[in-house]
Amino acid sequence: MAGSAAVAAPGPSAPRRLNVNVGVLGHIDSGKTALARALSTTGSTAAFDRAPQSRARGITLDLGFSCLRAPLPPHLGPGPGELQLTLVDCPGHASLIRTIIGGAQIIDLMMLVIDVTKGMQTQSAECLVIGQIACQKMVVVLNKIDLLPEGKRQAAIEKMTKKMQKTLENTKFQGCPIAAVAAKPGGPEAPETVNPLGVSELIEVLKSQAYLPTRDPTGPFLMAIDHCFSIKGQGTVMTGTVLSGSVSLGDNVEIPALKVTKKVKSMQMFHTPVTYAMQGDRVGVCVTQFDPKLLERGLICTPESLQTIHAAVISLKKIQYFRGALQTKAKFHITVGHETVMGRVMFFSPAPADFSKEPLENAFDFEKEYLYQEEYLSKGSKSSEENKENDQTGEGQLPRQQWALLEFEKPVTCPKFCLVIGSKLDTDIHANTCRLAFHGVLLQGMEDKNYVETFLPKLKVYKLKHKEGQVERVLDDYSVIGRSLFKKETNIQIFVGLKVKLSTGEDGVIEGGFGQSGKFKIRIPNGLKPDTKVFLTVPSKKKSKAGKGDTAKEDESSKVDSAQPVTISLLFKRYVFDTQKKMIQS
Ligand SMILES: Nc1nc2c(ncn2[C@@H]2O[C@H](COP(=O)(O)OP(=O)(O)OP(=O)(O)O)[C@@H](O)[C@H]2O)c(=O)[nH]1
Ligand SMILES: [Mg+2]
Repeated sequence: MAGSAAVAAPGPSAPRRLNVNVGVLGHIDSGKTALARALSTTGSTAAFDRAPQSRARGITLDLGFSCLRAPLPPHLGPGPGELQLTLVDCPGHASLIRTIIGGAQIIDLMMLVIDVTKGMQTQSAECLVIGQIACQKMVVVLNKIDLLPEGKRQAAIEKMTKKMQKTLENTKFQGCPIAAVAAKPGGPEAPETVNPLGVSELIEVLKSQAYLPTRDPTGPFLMAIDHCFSIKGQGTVMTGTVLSGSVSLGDNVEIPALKVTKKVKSMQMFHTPVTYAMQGDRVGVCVTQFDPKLLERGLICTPESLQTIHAAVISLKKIQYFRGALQTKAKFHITVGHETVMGRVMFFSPAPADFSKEPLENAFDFEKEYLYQEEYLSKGSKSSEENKENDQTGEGQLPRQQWALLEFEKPVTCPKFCLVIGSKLDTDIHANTCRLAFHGVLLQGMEDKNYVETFLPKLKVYKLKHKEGQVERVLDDYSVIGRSLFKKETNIQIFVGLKVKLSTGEDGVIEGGFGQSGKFKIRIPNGLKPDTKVFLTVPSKKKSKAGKGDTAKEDESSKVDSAQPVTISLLFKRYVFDTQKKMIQS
């Protein structure tokens, strides 16, 4: 059966049938629901009356789900058959963006609905961003063309089409089809008898854009449920889209949100019993003894194939339209697969030696070391400017891959390698700004609640620490006294044995504290250079008193005495998750 790929073929004589999920996305009030309605009525009455099956209702006509059917277009395979376009009408309101992100992940083809009198609006832009992350193909629909004065209509449509083409120029949807319609001419008050404009033409565009979505029966079964209801004498039917793997009659499936497992009693596709369904199929799965009220939307899967995690390592990219900086320790709304929770982030980049390495997809190398970042490095970010200064090549290059550690406020249940989107949903929804901040792939989930102790120490992210102080005076040819490197209260003992470098070139080793004010003794194993000694040994009566008395005064006097102070620099790295806070030098 697996060979039947995208097409449900219950018997050798049955027609080929293909389902394609079409998302309807756009700004609030752009007319998405009106369009979905116009498409499904046009689709099932006027245009496709000839095919008797097209009259049959789809397995789901849930709130946001409706469908239209058409003869299978020739580019989707030989012979007669049927194409079902399942319309997934997403909400437009800004507060429902999580639902939109969830919806976008089951979509094969996205329609971006634009009010032709308004053009791109804030949520149209957000939908475009989500589409670029989650969808392969797009059609732009300019709606409400009836509101354009008839004489100038064509010119106005052309102008908006050009504008949209320009907007899409730098996106993966460059050159995508743009159709103009009026889904509900006259608006809400118009009688139901008024026919929509341009909808038949739009259906042709959708047919031409329909493609065979990725179909892979391997791996664990995962399905997004959009509707759940009971049928008397049968059981409970859950309908939805198979996101990965396959399912057969008699298989056990788990409802992870409820932690229950049920056996698949029967299945239907296109209103026809089937024994098997795979990735991309829309199917109704019937189980017994399950109260449909317990599940409205959600996931079902192969038992124990999902992980419930408290933290994760992801590989990520900043969303270019997000205006703010991405700062370590900041909180974001994080959508992991199909769930959204609050979480805190910590960004890190490759260690300098691995800076231009090929990015690793779907894997994270725990053997490698990584550099902690205060913020995600992007063009113009503060730390990337600093990088530029320290960068020997002087080019200020950005790394090819960056990662984040996410720590969730509540555990989330998700598949491996799922999509992750970070957003700032608390941003004022009236502010004209993109709330989506980053997107990425989950590489490693942490299922242990005590991951801070059990897991994080394996993550070798380090901070480079640089401390600077000054040489106060020479003790003898092989030792000097330093100051201003530590605070008075610092326990200098833990720094003993660390290597330092003087600005005059000598290498030294911290030997221990000296006096009470944070001063310390440095041994210079190869001895001070004669020049340095001359430089530092400025005859001064005050200086001989050093180590006693008022420090402030001392500082002043040494400034007066040595024209050019000799600085001491201490460089070490410290692993962020090392509980012992060891200081490491190369
Ligand atoms: N004049 C005119 N009005 C339209 C057209 N399509 C939709 N409308 C009106 O626009 C308003 C919004 O339409 P909906 O279909 O509810 O918009 P929506 O995008 O689904 O809205 P949300 O789901 O809330 O984001 C309604 O009052 C519709 O009657 C059209 O082609 N022309
Ligand atoms: Mg709507």
